[in-house]
Amino acid sequence: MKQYLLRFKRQQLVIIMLQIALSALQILSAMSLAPIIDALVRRDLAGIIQWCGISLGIWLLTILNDYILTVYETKIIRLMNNALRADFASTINTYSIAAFNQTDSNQYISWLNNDVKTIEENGFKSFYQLLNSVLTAAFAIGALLFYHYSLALVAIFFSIILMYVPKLFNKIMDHAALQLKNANSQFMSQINDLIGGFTVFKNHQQTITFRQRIIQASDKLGQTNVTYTKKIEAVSDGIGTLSIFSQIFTTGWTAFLIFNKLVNVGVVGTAANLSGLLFSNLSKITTNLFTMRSVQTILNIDLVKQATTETVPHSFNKQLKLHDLSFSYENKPVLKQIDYIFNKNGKYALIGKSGVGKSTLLNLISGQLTGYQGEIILDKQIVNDCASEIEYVEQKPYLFNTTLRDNLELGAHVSTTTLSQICHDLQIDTFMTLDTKIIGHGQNLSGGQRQRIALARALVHRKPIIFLDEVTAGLDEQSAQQIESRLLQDPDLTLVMITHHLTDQTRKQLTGVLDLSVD
Ligand SMILES: Nc1ncnc2c1ncn2[C@@H]1O[C@H](COP(=O)(O)OP(=O)(O)OP(=O)(O)O)[C@@H](O)[C@H]1O
Repeated sequence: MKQYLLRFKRQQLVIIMLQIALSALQILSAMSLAPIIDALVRRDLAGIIQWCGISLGIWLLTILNDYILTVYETKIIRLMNNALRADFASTINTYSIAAFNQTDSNQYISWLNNDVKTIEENGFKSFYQLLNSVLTAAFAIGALLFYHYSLALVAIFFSIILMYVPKLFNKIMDHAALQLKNANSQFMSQINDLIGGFTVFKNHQQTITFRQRIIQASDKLGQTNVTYTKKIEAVSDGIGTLSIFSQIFTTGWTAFLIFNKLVNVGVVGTAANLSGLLFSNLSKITTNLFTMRSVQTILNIDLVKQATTETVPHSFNKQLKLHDLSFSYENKPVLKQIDYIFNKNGKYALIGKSGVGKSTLLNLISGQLTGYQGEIILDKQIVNDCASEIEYVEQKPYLFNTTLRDNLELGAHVSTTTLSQICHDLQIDTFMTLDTKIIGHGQNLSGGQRQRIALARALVHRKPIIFLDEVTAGLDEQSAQQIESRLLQDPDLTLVMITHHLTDQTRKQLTGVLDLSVD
């Protein structure tokens, strides 16, 4: 967490200055009580009015300072949250597609949502509260010293006890925090699964199960929350009790000093206030230290850079060669000793009966699956995969809920003319414009339409090799033929397309056909 605070050093300095001012004002407010009581004892009405005015002025300044500080802290927390999310995104960016797919997507959502919220609440906000508590406690001791050294000594004695006792519970609290984090992430995963399958429940008249499962998931999370709260409250209430005892003792000690005429009568109220401020802030310090520890646990687990195989760009000038390539899912062999060469700018069909492993082969080459035997060779260089050279247009491509233009550009700037031409070639302009917004990730579009949008995306970004998984399957014969011809006539494109319906016209234009059904 420290690294995020330090990234905004100048801003933290401003916060510290505002915190110092706030703590000093809080202590001055407490101290302004003593002269009022002393004036009362002297029956000095003017003195009472004067000190009441000063006290009110200090309070108004305290409130103003608190307002400025809270708003400024929130602004800096926003910057730190951005940095944190950017780091999570960078961690995800280092993953290869296969490594990314190995983890449930809820885990990533949980990083960017739950974890960032927890770090904000238990980390950044706790740190600022801690800062305020430390400063207020230090000023309170200073003020007690101002009245009598023995008051400061009593305060320091109890402070040490109050700071030490909670350390005995560190392990229990760490464990509780981790359990809560896991429960949150499990809850997200369950809810996502249920929401994703809502239509299944609805279609089978099982909406009651949908509701029950949501309640079950909610209750499970609630139970962990109760356990967590029980632990944290037991510790903080224990500390609270100790703090009240310390406060009462300090007040008693002040009464003893007044009795012996060592301090003025007015100090009794102020000392009670100051010790109240001191001990309540000490308990806050320990609670905040606890919560901040849990943040480090999250950061250690999630932001530790995991060893992944990054997508490495290779050169592709001549050929993509598969040598003796075999692959099994668990113990189920799918591909056996495939040998094949795809030449640059060649056009290929990948055929074979359903389930023979066509998608699996393309997933291996494009780096979405790992763990094969044999070799993938790009221009004589053995590579793990060709992820950076390939655009794989899958059967169920992912579309973002934004405009068609944004889905095609993905943040890059491409001229409207180029985009319009590609949309025209792929007949996308027959059902939407560049500014049409896609909703429900394309649920209102047919499978074929979604695939054509993904194909357009591939053409916009011009990767040297395009893999197509039956992109034209959902189209009428004429449109399918037109789109295939457009791709087959592109001289700078290496094309591999899975197809179940290889027409004679298409076959004539191909460089080769890889039939996986043939042993
Ligand atoms: N993730 C997976 N885990 C286990 N087995 C899988 C997995 N994905 C696919 N399979 C199995 O591997 C075999 C090959 O599947 P694949 O999708 O590659 O076939 P395909 O030739 O593309 O089929 P289709 O033409 O029907 O799309 C099938 O028997 C399938 O059941």
